[in-house]
Amino acid sequence: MPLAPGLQAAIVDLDGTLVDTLGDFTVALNATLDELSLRRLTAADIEPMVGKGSEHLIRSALSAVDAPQRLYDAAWAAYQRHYDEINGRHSDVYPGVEEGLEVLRRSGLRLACVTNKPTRFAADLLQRKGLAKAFDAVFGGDAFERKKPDPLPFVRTCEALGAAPSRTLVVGDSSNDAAAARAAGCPVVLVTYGYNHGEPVGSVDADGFVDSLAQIGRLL
Ligand SMILES: O=C(O)COP(=O)(O)O
Ligand SMILES: [Mg+2]
Repeated sequence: MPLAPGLQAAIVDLDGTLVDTLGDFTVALNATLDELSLRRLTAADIEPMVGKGSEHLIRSALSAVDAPQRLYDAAWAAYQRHYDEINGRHSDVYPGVEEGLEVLRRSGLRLACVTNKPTRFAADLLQRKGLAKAFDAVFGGDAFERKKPDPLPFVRTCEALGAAPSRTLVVGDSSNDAAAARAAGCPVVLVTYGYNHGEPVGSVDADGFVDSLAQIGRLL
Protein backbone atom coordinates (compact mmCIF):
# COMPACT_ATOMS: atom_id res chain seq x y z
CA MET A 1 0.00 0.00 0.00
CA PRO A 2 1.66 3.30 -1.06
CA LEU A 3 2.15 5.85 1.65
CA ALA A 4 1.08 8.83 -0.44
CA PRO A 5 -0.02 8.55 -4.07
CA GLY A 6 1.54 10.77 -6.75
CA LEU A 7 4.79 11.66 -4.96
CA GLN A 8 6.83 14.35 -6.76
CA ALA A 9 9.81 14.78 -4.45
CA ALA A 10 11.58 13.53 -1.34
CA ILE A 11 13.42 15.44 1.39
CA VAL A 12 16.06 13.39 3.20
CA ASP A 13 17.73 14.23 6.52
CA LEU A 14 21.51 13.84 6.84
CA ASP A 15 22.87 13.04 10.33
CA GLY A 16 21.41 9.76 11.62
CA THR A 17 19.61 9.05 8.31
CA LEU A 18 22.22 9.08 5.50
CA VAL A 19 25.46 9.17 7.48
CA ASP A 20 26.44 8.02 10.98
CA THR A 21 28.31 11.18 11.97
CA LEU A 22 28.56 10.62 15.73
CA GLY A 23 32.32 9.99 15.35
CA ASP A 24 32.84 13.35 13.60
CA PHE A 25 30.79 15.19 16.24
CA THR A 26 32.75 13.49 19.03
CA VAL A 27 36.21 14.22 17.57
CA ALA A 28 35.45 17.87 16.68
CA LEU A 29 33.71 18.60 19.97
CA ASN A 30 36.47 17.02 22.10
CA ALA A 31 39.17 18.93 20.16
CA THR A 32 37.15 22.07 21.03
CA LEU A 33 36.84 21.10 24.72
CA ASP A 34 40.61 20.34 24.83
CA GLU A 35 41.38 23.74 23.34
CA LEU A 36 39.29 25.44 26.04
CA SER A 37 40.87 23.22 28.77
CA LEU A 38 37.48 21.66 29.54
CA ARG A 39 36.73 18.02 30.33
CA ARG A 40 35.99 15.65 27.42
CA LEU A 41 32.64 13.99 26.64
CA THR A 42 31.97 10.44 25.40
CA ALA A 43 30.09 9.58 22.20
CA ALA A 44 27.23 8.34 24.42
CA ASP A 45 27.07 11.76 26.14
CA ILE A 46 27.04 13.52 22.75
CA GLU A 47 24.50 11.36 20.87
CA PRO A 48 21.34 12.81 22.51
CA MET A 49 22.64 16.36 21.77
CA VAL A 50 22.72 15.76 17.97
CA GLY A 51 19.91 16.81 15.63
CA LYS A 52 19.13 20.38 16.64
CA GLY A 53 22.10 22.03 14.90
CA SER A 54 25.69 22.85 15.87
CA GLU A 55 24.76 25.85 18.07
CA HIS A 56 22.56 23.62 20.23
CA LEU A 57 25.29 20.95 20.32
CA ILE A 58 27.88 23.42 21.60
CA ARG A 59 25.55 24.97 24.19
CA SER A 60 24.58 21.48 25.42
CA ALA A 61 28.23 20.39 25.60
CA LEU A 62 29.20 23.49 27.62
CA SER A 63 26.41 22.78 30.14
CA ALA A 64 27.35 19.08 30.31
CA VAL A 65 30.89 19.98 31.41
CA ASP A 66 29.63 22.75 33.75
CA ALA A 67 31.33 25.48 31.69
CA PRO A 68 29.86 29.00 31.49
CA GLN A 69 27.88 29.90 28.34
CA ARG A 70 30.10 32.98 27.92
CA LEU A 71 32.60 30.55 26.35
CA TYR A 72 30.12 29.99 23.51
CA ASP A 73 31.73 32.30 20.93
CA ALA A 74 35.21 30.84 21.45
CA ALA A 75 33.78 27.29 21.40
CA TRP A 76 31.81 27.94 18.19
CA ALA A 77 34.90 29.32 16.40
CA ALA A 78 37.09 26.40 17.54
CA TYR A 79 34.40 23.83 16.73
CA GLN A 80 33.95 25.10 13.15
CA ARG A 81 37.70 24.95 12.57
CA HIS A 82 38.00 21.40 13.96
CA TYR A 83 34.86 20.15 12.19
CA ASP A 84 36.07 21.47 8.84
CA GLU A 85 39.37 19.68 9.35
CA ILE A 86 37.88 16.23 10.10
CA ASN A 87 34.47 16.36 8.33
CA GLY A 88 33.67 12.82 7.10
CA ARG A 89 36.79 11.16 8.46
CA HIS A 90 35.08 9.54 11.46
CA SER A 91 31.68 8.88 9.88
CA ASP A 92 30.14 6.20 7.67
CA VAL A 93 27.28 6.05 5.19
CA TYR A 94 24.63 3.69 6.62
CA PRO A 95 24.04 0.38 4.80
CA GLY A 96 21.25 0.62 2.18
CA VAL A 97 21.57 4.39 1.66
CA GLU A 98 22.95 4.37 -1.92
CA GLU A 99 20.34 1.77 -2.90
CA GLY A 100 17.48 3.74 -1.27
CA LEU A 101 18.49 7.01 -2.96
CA GLU A 102 18.68 5.19 -6.29
CA VAL A 103 15.14 3.81 -5.78
CA LEU A 104 13.82 7.31 -5.01
CA ARG A 105 15.53 8.76 -8.08
CA ARG A 106 14.37 5.93 -10.34
CA SER A 107 10.82 6.63 -9.15
CA GLY A 108 11.21 10.04 -10.79
CA LEU A 109 11.34 12.04 -7.54
CA ARG A 110 13.32 15.25 -7.15
CA LEU A 111 15.56 14.98 -4.11
CA ALA A 112 16.74 17.47 -1.50
CA CYS A 113 18.86 16.95 1.59
CA VAL A 114 17.62 19.13 4.48
CA THR A 115 19.64 19.05 7.69
CA ASN A 116 20.14 21.23 10.77
CA LYS A 117 23.91 20.97 10.15
CA PRO A 118 25.41 24.14 8.62
CA THR A 119 25.05 24.00 4.80
CA ARG A 120 28.81 24.10 4.17
CA PHE A 121 29.48 21.08 6.44
CA ALA A 122 26.57 19.21 4.83
CA ALA A 123 27.61 19.89 1.23
CA ASP A 124 31.25 18.92 1.97
CA LEU A 125 30.19 15.72 3.73
CA LEU A 126 27.84 14.62 0.93
CA GLN A 127 30.60 15.30 -1.59
CA ARG A 128 33.19 13.34 0.39
CA LYS A 129 30.85 10.38 0.81
CA GLY A 130 29.88 10.29 -2.89
CA LEU A 131 26.23 11.15 -2.15
CA ALA A 132 26.08 14.71 -3.53
CA LYS A 133 25.14 13.67 -7.06
CA ALA A 134 21.84 12.16 -5.84
CA PHE A 135 20.52 15.56 -4.70
CA ASP A 136 19.02 18.48 -6.62
CA ALA A 137 19.46 20.74 -3.57
CA VAL A 138 21.13 20.78 -0.13
CA PHE A 139 19.88 23.09 2.65
CA GLY A 140 21.49 23.31 6.10
CA GLY A 141 20.38 24.78 9.40
CA ASP A 142 21.67 28.22 8.35
CA ALA A 143 19.76 28.25 5.04
CA PHE A 144 16.46 29.57 6.44
CA GLU A 145 15.38 31.80 9.36
CA ARG A 146 14.32 28.80 11.44
CA LYS A 147 15.48 25.17 11.75
CA LYS A 148 13.56 21.88 12.04
CA PRO A 149 11.27 21.14 13.98
CA ASP A 150 9.88 24.38 12.52
CA PRO A 151 8.15 23.53 9.21
CA LEU A 152 9.82 26.46 7.37
CA PRO A 153 12.81 24.48 5.98
CA PHE A 154 10.45 21.89 4.43
CA VAL A 155 7.98 24.49 3.12
CA ARG A 156 10.82 26.43 1.43
CA THR A 157 12.43 23.25 0.08
CA CYS A 158 9.12 22.15 -1.49
CA GLU A 159 8.95 25.58 -3.17
CA ALA A 160 12.54 25.22 -4.42
CA LEU A 161 11.78 21.76 -5.83
CA GLY A 162 8.46 22.91 -7.32
CA ALA A 163 6.62 20.16 -5.42
CA ALA A 164 3.47 20.25 -3.29
CA PRO A 165 4.13 19.40 0.42
CA SER A 166 1.44 16.68 0.33
CA ARG A 167 3.40 15.08 -2.53
CA THR A 168 6.82 15.40 -0.90
CA LEU A 169 8.01 12.51 1.26
CA VAL A 170 10.21 13.38 4.25
CA VAL A 171 12.68 10.70 5.33
CA GLY A 172 14.35 11.33 8.69
CA ASP A 173 15.52 9.80 11.95
CA SER A 174 13.98 11.95 14.66
CA SER A 175 10.93 13.59 16.19
CA ASN A 176 12.39 16.86 14.84
CA ASP A 177 11.94 15.63 11.26
CA ALA A 178 8.48 14.16 11.98
CA ALA A 179 7.15 17.30 13.72
CA ALA A 180 8.42 19.56 10.92
CA ALA A 181 6.92 17.25 8.28
CA ARG A 182 3.52 17.09 10.02
CA ALA A 183 3.41 20.89 10.37
CA ALA A 184 4.42 21.37 6.71
CA GLY A 185 1.83 18.80 5.53
CA CYS A 186 4.40 16.28 4.19
CA PRO A 187 4.10 12.50 4.64
CA VAL A 188 6.99 11.21 6.77
CA VAL A 189 8.91 7.95 7.15
CA LEU A 190 11.55 7.47 9.87
CA VAL A 191 14.56 5.17 9.87
CA THR A 192 14.92 3.12 13.06
CA TYR A 193 18.74 3.30 13.34
CA GLY A 194 19.38 7.03 13.86
CA TYR A 195 19.68 9.33 16.88
CA ASN A 196 16.25 10.74 17.87
CA HIS A 197 17.61 12.82 20.77
CA GLY A 198 18.23 9.67 22.86
CA GLU A 199 14.54 8.60 22.80
CA PRO A 200 13.09 5.40 21.23
CA VAL A 201 12.03 6.39 17.68
CA GLY A 202 9.12 3.90 17.54
CA SER A 203 6.89 6.14 19.67
CA VAL A 204 7.20 9.14 17.29
CA ASP A 205 4.11 10.03 15.24
CA ALA A 206 5.11 9.09 11.65
CA ASP A 207 3.49 7.42 8.63
CA GLY A 208 5.99 4.55 8.47
CA PHE A 209 9.33 3.19 9.68
CA VAL A 210 12.14 1.42 7.81
CA ASP A 211 15.17 -0.43 9.20
CA SER A 212 17.16 0.45 6.07
CA LEU A 213 16.72 3.04 3.32
CA ALA A 214 16.89 0.09 0.90
CA GLN A 215 13.32 -0.77 2.05
CA ILE A 216 11.90 2.62 0.99
CA GLY A 217 10.59 1.22 -2.33
CA ARG A 218 7.92 -0.76 -0.44
CA LEU A 219 6.28 2.47 0.69
CA LEU A 220 6.20 4.28 -2.67
O1 LIG B 1 22.18 18.59 14.55
C1 LIG B 1 22.77 18.56 13.46
O2 LIG B 1 23.85 19.20 13.27
C2 LIG B 1 22.24 17.83 12.28
O3 LIG B 1 21.09 17.12 12.42
P1 LIG B 1 20.21 16.53 11.20
O4 LIG B 1 21.10 16.24 10.01
O5 LIG B 1 19.67 15.27 11.80
O6 LIG B 1 19.15 17.57 10.91
MG1 LIG C 1 18.88 13.45 11.79
